[in-house]
Amino acid sequence: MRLATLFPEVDLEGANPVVTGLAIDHRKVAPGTLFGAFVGEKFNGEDFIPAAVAAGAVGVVARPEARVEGAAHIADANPRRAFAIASARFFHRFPATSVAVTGTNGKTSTVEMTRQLWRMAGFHAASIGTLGITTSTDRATTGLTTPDIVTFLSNMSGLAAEGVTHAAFEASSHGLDQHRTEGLPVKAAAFTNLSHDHLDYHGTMEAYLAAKLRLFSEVVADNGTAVVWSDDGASRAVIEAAEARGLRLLTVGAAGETLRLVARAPTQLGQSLVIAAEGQEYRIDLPLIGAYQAANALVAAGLVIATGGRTGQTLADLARLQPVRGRLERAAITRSGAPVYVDYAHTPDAIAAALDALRPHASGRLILVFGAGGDRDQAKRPEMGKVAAAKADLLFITDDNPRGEDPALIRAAIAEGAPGAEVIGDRRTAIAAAIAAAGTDDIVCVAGKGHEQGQIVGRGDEMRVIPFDDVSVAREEAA
Ligand SMILES: CC(=O)N[C@H]1[C@@H](OP(=O)(O)OP(=O)(O)OC[C@H]2O[C@@H](n3ccc(=O)[nH]c3=O)[C@H](O)[C@@H]2O)O[C@H](CO)[C@@H](O)[C@@H]1O[C@H](C)C(=O)N[C@@H](C)C(=O)N[C@H](CCC(=O)O)C(=O)O
Ligand SMILES: Nc1ncnc2c1ncn2[C@@H]1O[C@H](COP(=O)(O)OP(=O)(O)OP(=O)(O)O)[C@@H](O)[C@H]1O
Ligand SMILES: N[C@H](CCC[C@H](N)C(=O)O)C(=O)O
Ligand SMILES: [Mg+2]
Repeated sequence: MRLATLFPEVDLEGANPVVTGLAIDHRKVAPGTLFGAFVGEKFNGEDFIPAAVAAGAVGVVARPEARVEGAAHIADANPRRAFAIASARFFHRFPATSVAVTGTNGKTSTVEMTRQLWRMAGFHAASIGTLGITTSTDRATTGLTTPDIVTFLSNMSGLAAEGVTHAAFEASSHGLDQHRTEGLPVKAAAFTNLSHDHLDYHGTMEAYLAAKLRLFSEVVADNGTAVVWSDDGASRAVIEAAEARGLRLLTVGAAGETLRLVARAPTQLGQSLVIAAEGQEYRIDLPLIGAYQAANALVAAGLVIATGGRTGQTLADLARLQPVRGRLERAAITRSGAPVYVDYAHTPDAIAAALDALRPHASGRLILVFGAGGDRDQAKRPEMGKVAAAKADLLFITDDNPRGEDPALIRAAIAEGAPGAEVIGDRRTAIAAAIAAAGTDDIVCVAGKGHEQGQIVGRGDEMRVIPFDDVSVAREEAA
């Protein structure tokens, strides 16, 4: 493809080389590559422009003040956005129906449920997010929730080539802030909730919300739809952004108008829901426990309806949802008969949601094993301790991806909010202790890692991933 095809509105001053590939990392540049040079958190990509050109870059998308010699300089004050648009032109073929989900918690669950519901409706569907790229036959991991723009769009284009017509993806706040998931037409965008996380990156809750609102004010297509969980403190701001943009609006939740959650009652293995929609009441047996899973299921149903699904059929299909990997996954039963659940709660709000989900199922105590990630938001740690202490009966604080930080300091920060907790650094030992403590009527919840397959220790060149899977460890220790 010619450079001018990627930038039809830019005067390239006669230069119109063939572009054979795209890269945002100079180490991935080959002859014919278009290089995106961005100012990042750790590096200034502009410093690598000479190396990229030496490796064969034919064009560089960078700020006007960057110096580019030996290749065309596509100057833009917002080079990440310009590069995203050009990348979408390069890959150009995408699933006809793509939707995005943002929110502090529930993105992975919602995209996965959306994929399942589309599949039940007979479509060739996929999801992209923390669990990787999932289709009905395959799963591949990408490392980040929202991969970089080149990986993201090339994967989307690859899915389209395989015949995928419907794709749901997670738009993390980092990804939105860095324009990592855009360019392709997004028919509908969903919001799940906003609570404390990632303040290390965004600084304030306002800036964090602003990053999420970009999905509605800029990323979703002009005639697109917003699907908004109605019962969150930030729902109003999202609805206002959607209205300001002139999007079609579907609201779901107890205060929702499109799918109104009228009643919810736990059953032994799930919950029964009453939903009011289009003037009718629907009763659904959702085979998943917890208010939070009902919320995600309704947002997913909203996305399916937003993209043409029939309301009655979509709601009926909720009864056939399969559990999402690592989200309140029942991993084992201890010798004394207590169930052990693995959940991905790694924010204060998620810990509350997971414990609230399990409480009605425990006639005895709720026992929680949890930690907090290193090189991530530090302010959330005591808050996680506090909510855990308020909602669980017995706490074990342990390690969860210490990365480049001293794990003892992370544990101590959590313990500030939970002075009564037992602190056991080694995660296996902590899980074993929780299991040993559990009586017949108790429930053990191992939170924070969900589907993850390793403990991330160290940073930079020292970084190692030590294999660790909460589900298998829980099974081994319960046996
Ligand atoms: C804070 C953050 O989001 N960082 C991500 C981001 O970094 P950045 O743009 O600030 O990049 P940088 O490392 O400063 O480098 C600047 C530029 O120079 C380039 N570069 C850099 C070094 C080099 O030798 N050559 C080179 O060309 C880089 O490719 C980049 O374009 O872009 C990089 C390239 O795509 C990512 O690897 C990196 O993810 C880091 C590893 C990370 O840990 N990100 C986490 C926080 C993250 O994004 N998490 C969210 C999940 C949130 C959630 O769901 O709750 C996610 O979407 O996964
Ligand atoms: N709607 C929700 N409301 C509150 N908590 C939730 C909700 N959905 C999920 N959670 C909690 O958050 C955890 C993570 O859920 P999920 O993986 O779906 O979220 P995510 O937004 O994709 O997270 P990440 O930002 O890490 O990608 C769950 O295990 C649960 O504890
Ligand atoms: N997407 C989240 C995942 C956190 C998972 C938890 N196990 C941790 O390492 O903190 C993040 O990158 O902040
Ligand atoms: Mg996720």
